[in-house]
Amino acid sequence: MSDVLETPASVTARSLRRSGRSPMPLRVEGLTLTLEGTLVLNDIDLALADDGVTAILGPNGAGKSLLLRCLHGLVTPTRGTILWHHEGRDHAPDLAIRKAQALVAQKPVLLRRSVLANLKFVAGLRRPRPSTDDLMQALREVRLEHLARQNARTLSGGEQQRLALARALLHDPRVLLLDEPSANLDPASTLLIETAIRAARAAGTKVLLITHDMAQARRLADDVVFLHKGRIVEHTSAAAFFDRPSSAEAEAYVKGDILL
Ligand SMILES: Nc1ncnc2c1ncn2[C@@H]1O[C@H](COP(=O)(O)OP(=O)(O)OP(=O)(O)O)[C@@H](O)[C@H]1O
Repeated sequence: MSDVLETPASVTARSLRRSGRSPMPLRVEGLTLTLEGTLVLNDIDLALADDGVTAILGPNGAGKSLLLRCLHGLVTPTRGTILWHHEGRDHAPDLAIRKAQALVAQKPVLLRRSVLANLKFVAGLRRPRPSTDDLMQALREVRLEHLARQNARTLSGGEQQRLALARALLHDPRVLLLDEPSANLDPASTLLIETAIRAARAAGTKVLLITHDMAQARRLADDVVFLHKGRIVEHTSAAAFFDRPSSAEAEAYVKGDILL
């Protein structure tokens, strides 16, 4: 089983955390998922600190997205336990957990309304309710303010991803789960997303980040979970993972070799 990692970034984030937000560390034991007779997640044990950025890495089909969706409660495992510690007790990924978290999917689903209306919908659920000025500021941070009146479904792929991130951040989530948030983005937009991730982390938000961009993982991650064929092969600090991976699979992946 992996250990909860304590990193300098996690200490900084903790010291910066807004008061009144309860920490949300994670413990997973024996998580197994079988879909249509195929074992896609295989006996996963994992413990994560309640802050910092955890990168979830691994080749196509390794099980990264399904793991993220299980952790957020969108997919029910066949076996095993997932426990988020929240407000003094352990929770399976229930409604309380989903409300305290935000997941940005690989292909975000946006409302068939204007860009601004997509944010207003989320703002209506928040107390205190953010003002239209706050929402325009949120759009400015992902450089979408000039598209505020456009139908969100007509945005480009990269613009949709930026809007989805702005919408997720509006929830002020305790944990932000990101499934390839910059997969369609140009370099400038990738930088914007990374700046937003750093700001969220500095404010005490725990970030789980799936990415295939090794340079991005090096830039952002405090620790790395490396998955292969539905198993966690390594969970270690990002520095250790990139400098001296302990498994042949991780070494090959970092070098860019195809893993079968
Ligand atoms: N409903 C399903 N039935 C059977 N197998 C499935 C189902 N959904 C996903 N899988 C399989 O589960 C495995 C893990 O899928 P997952 O989407 O988690 O991979 P991933 O690591 O996120 O990959 P990628 O990097 O390509 O996004 C894949 O081999 C996929 O084909």
